Amino acid sequence: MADTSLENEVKNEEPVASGTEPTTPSDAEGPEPPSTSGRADAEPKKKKPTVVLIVGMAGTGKTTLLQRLNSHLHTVGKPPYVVNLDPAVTHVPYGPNIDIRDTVDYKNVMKQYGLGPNGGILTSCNLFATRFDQVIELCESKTDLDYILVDTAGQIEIFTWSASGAIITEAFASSFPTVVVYIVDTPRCTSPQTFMSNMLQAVSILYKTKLPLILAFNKVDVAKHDFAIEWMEDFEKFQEAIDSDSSYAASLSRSLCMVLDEFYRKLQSVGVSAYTGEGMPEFFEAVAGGAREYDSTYKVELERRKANRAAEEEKRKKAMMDKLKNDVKNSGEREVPLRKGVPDDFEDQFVEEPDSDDDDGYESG
Ligand SMILES: Nc1nc2c(ncn2[C@@H]2O[C@H](COP(=O)(O)OP(=O)(O)OP(=O)(O)O)[C@@H](O)[C@H]2O)c(=O)[nH]1
Repeated sequence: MADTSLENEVKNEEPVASGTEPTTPSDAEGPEPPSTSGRADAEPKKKKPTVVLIVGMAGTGKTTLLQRLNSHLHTVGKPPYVVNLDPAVTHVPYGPNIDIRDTVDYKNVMKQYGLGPNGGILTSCNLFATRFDQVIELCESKTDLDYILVDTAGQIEIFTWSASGAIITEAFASSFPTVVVYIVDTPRCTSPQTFMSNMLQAVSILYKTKLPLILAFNKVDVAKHDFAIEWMEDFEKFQEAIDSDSSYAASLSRSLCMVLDEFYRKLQSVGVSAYTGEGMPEFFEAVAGGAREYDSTYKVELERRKANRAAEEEKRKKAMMDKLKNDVKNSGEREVPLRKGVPDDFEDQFVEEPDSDDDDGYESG
């Protein structure tokens, strides 16, 4: 059996990188507002870190970018909590605090269940998801944390379209402000059709998770992402780029670019380089924007669902009681008034009237 007990939590002790300290959006936002409870001894409300879920197609640079984000956050004095959810990764260049590989050995899982590599990764993620309540507890026990960075499996569909991916995403999103970052390999995206495939993948993730989504165009040290921004802002420019292609796929992409106009408006996009560190302040600005969007959308819906559940529970209890009362009535029995063991006036019989000159109300001796 795969050992799914969650015991290994490591301290993410990346050395602080040298260099100038860039400001982050949370710095710009200023200090936390003072407590409004009015009680001097009231416990300050615990700050909730933002979960940054990194997803993207194989080889887009998820792991390298996470390493860069980790190093940047150490530099600005906000060391994050890091979770690796890729069971098949051979080398993790950052020190994850929680690593799926400490809990499940994906090669053993493959052998044990007679699976291929993808089946092994999927089953490992499923086994790990059964322990995810403990991961959330660990994350919640951390104080003074601004970010939880989460790296996911190389095969994007294993995370975004599996039961375990949904469980893990929802577990994070019901406990913390959560933002999905979809990594795009910019140099591989300069062809309009590859760009469109990426956008379709991203749109499906946005509508499945219902969480704020940031498009991070990685590897801008090799190719700038200006062309992508232009295509997203002006669908005619995209159509011009694909004009010379008369294939069926190109004509599909032409039609889709108009439909996706609405989707693009819901997104924030940033250009980053995991190699050079370009775009880090903009990336965290987008994350802060995503966290605000989470508060005004996902969280509101979450609270509405909780309130609905409470109202439904009340309704269920009332229906049960009504049914019971009805049964009592139908069987000819009468409802009985509640009687206490001791009558209300029982004590009063033994209370003496205080003496008129004994004004403290106590008897002496
Ligand atoms: N030039 C350049 N190369 C990068 C950048 N980020 C990542 N790479 C390279 O892209 C390749 C893939 O990077 P990874 O970080 O392993 O990508 P990944 O998405 O985690 O890969 P899987 O988990 O296997 O899907 C590696 O060769 C990296 O060195 C970048 O910003 N610029």
